[in-house]
Amino acid sequence: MTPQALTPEHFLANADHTLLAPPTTAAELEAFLVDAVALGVKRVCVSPSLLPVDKRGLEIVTVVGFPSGVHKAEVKAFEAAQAVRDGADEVDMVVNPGLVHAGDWAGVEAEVRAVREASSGKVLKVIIESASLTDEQIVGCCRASEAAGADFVKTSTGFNAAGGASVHAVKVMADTVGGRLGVKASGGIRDAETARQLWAAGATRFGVSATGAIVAGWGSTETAADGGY
Ligand SMILES: O=C[C@H](O)COP(=O)(O)O
Repeated sequence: MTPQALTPEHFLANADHTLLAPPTTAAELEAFLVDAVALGVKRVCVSPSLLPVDKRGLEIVTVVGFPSGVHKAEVKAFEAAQAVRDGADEVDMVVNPGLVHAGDWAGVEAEVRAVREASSGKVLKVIIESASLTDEQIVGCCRASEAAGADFVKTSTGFNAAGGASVHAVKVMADTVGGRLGVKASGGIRDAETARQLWAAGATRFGVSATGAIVAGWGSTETAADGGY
């Protein structure tokens, strides 16, 4: 099914406006939240140690096992439970790359299930770092995430040297689980044309830190390279 054309309003409605820089101060968080309300986004994604926050009508997304994913499943589950206690509405967990590269799909499913159980009733997204994976590994991650009860698969942390979201990876993810799970494109999205291409490829959510600049430049036709890195 061809997606509805992406307008600035759709983009803002489907964006997780993101601030995950490790040195973020309380003052920077406050300025970010003020900006988020002014921009008109519905959701913000911030580091778990910054929670709880004054929500001011926003939904709160946070991250677990971030950014490397090498944490034990029990640690990720604890982080997720704490995030929920701290008011998170959505949890974005990083999958263990060692399990993925070993093709241990039962292991991937088990850790996603552990976080799923710890974040019951909240939206769970699984970050797979698609830029560092083969298509077969992307498919394996998507299937394991679906089997474990995740709501979304998400391309990237935005902190991996391999890069961020690409049209190709989003297509593979959407072809595998689209229509049943959401697909969040994140990492390196810097302009409206890139967002449009990712949306056309099957993205249903964006993770972006450059939200304001993207909306301000919506009329421009310039494209940052596939993946934006
Ligand atoms: O999850 C979202 C990403 O960290 C955002 O990455 P970005 O800063 O490249 O937009």
